[in-house]
Amino acid sequence: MIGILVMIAIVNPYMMLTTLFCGSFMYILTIIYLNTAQAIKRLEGVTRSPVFSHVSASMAGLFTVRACGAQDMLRAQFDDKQDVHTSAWYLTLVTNTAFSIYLSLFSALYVLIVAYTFLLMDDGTTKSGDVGLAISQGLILVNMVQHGIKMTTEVVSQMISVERVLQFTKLPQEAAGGPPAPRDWPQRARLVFKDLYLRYDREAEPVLKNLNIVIESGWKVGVVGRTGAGKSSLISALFRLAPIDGHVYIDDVDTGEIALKDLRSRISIIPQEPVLFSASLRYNLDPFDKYSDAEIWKALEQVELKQSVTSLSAEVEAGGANFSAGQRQLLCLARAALARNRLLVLDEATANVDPNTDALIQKSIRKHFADCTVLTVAHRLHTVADSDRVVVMEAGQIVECGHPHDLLQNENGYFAKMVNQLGSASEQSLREIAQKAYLQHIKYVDADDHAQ
Ligand SMILES: Nc1ncnc2c1ncn2[C@@H]1O[C@H](COP(=O)(O)OP(=O)(O)OP(=O)(O)O)[C@@H](O)[C@H]1O
Repeated sequence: MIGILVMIAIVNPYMMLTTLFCGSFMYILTIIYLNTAQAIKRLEGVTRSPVFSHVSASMAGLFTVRACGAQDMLRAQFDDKQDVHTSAWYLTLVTNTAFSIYLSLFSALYVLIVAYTFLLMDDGTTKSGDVGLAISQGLILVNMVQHGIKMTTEVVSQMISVERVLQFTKLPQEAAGGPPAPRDWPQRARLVFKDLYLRYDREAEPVLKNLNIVIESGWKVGVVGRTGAGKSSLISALFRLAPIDGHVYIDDVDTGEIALKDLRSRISIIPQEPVLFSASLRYNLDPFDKYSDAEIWKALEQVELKQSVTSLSAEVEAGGANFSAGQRQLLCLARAALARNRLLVLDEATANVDPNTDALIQKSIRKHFADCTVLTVAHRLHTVADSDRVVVMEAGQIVECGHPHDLLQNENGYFAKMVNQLGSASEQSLREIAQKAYLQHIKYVDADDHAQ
C-alpha cells in the first residue's frame, strides 16, 4: 500500500490530498460501524443461547414431550426464540451490507477523483502511461483498503464472543478454604454438628436452625423428614456447599478450617441421580487412574456387580443409559468402595430403585462399609429401619433422634407417626426390622462390655 501511495504521489502529488480525504472518511465510517457491530454482535450472542438451551432441554425430555403430545407447544416456543435470534442476526447482515456499500462508494469516489484530476489538471505534460498506472494502482489500493477494513471489523466484532467467555473467568469464586487436611484424616469419621445454622442466601431466613448432634464413629444413621425439612441441606452443610454459621467437626477437625478440596474428596457421596460419563467402565470407576484392575474388580465384587460386567473396557453410555437405575447406583457404590473413605453419604440414593435393589444396596453397605460412618437420607422408611440411629428433621430442626426401635415405642413421636401412615402391613414389617436390629445392637453392646 505504501509503495502504491508513493508511486501515485510521484505521478500526481495532488492525489495525496484526495487519499487523505477519502482515508479520513473511511476511518470515521469504520469507527461508527464498529460500535454498532459490537452492540449487535452482543445482542446476537444473548439471543442465541435460549435457542440452544431450548433444543437441548427438548432433546433431554423428548419422551415426556411425546408422551404428553406437547410437540406443537414446544415447536411454537422454539419458533419464538428463533424469531428473536433471527431479528438480531438480520441486523448483523443488514449493517454489514450497508457498511460494505458505503466502503465501495468511497472507493469508487477515490478512483473517480484520481481519473478526473488527470483530466482537469492536465498541463500537457502528463503521459498516458502514468495516468493508466495511477488509475490501475488506485483500484488495487482501494480493494486492499476495503478488504483490510472488513477483516479488521470482523475480528473486532468476533472478539465479543471472547469477551463473553472471559466474563465467566470473572464470576465470584468459592473460597479455597484453609490449609490442607491431615493425610489420613478422617480415621474414625466421628461427626459433630455444633450450633449449626445454614442459609442459602445471606439475607434469607436460615434453612437449618441450631442443629446439635454427635454421630459416633461407625454409626449408620438414617435422616428422615417431610419434603423441605432440610435433609439435603444437612448434606450441603457437611460438604460446605452453602455458607454456614456454627461448626461441623469430623474427628475434631473443624471442616471450616481445612481446604475445601480436601474436605470434599475425603467424603464419598452417592446422590439420587448418579453421575456417569459416556466412557469406559474403568474410566467411570477410576477417572484419575489411581487404582489397579484387580482393585476395581474387587470393588465390583463387593457391590455384587462382577457377574453383570464382562470387561472394564465395556462402554458406559451417556448418563449410564445401558445400565438399570439400581446398577447405576451400585456403580457409584463401587466408586465409593474404591475411594475407601471413612465417611459415606447417601442422599436419597435408592429413591428410584425397587425395594429389592434397595435392600441389596443396604446389605452391601452394612457388609463392606461396616467400619465407615454412613449417613443415609431416605424417603423410604424401610431403608433406615435397621440403622443405629434415626434423625427426624422438621422445618430445619432435629426433632427426634434415637434408635428406630426406641423411637417406635413413643406412639406420639414423629417417627412413630410417620411409620403409622405407611399402613398396617408395612408398619408391622418395619417394626420387625427395627426390633431385630435393636436386639443385634444389644447383643453387640453386651459382647463389647463383656470383652472389656
Ligand atoms: N439451593 C437452594 N437455594 C435456596 N433455598 C434452598 C435451596 N435448596 C433448598 N432450599 C430450601 O431449603 C429448605 C430445605 O430444603 P432441602 O432440600 O434441604 O429439603 P429436603 O428435606 O431434602 O427435601 P426433599 O425431601 O424434598 O429433598 C426448603 O425450604 C428449600 O426451599
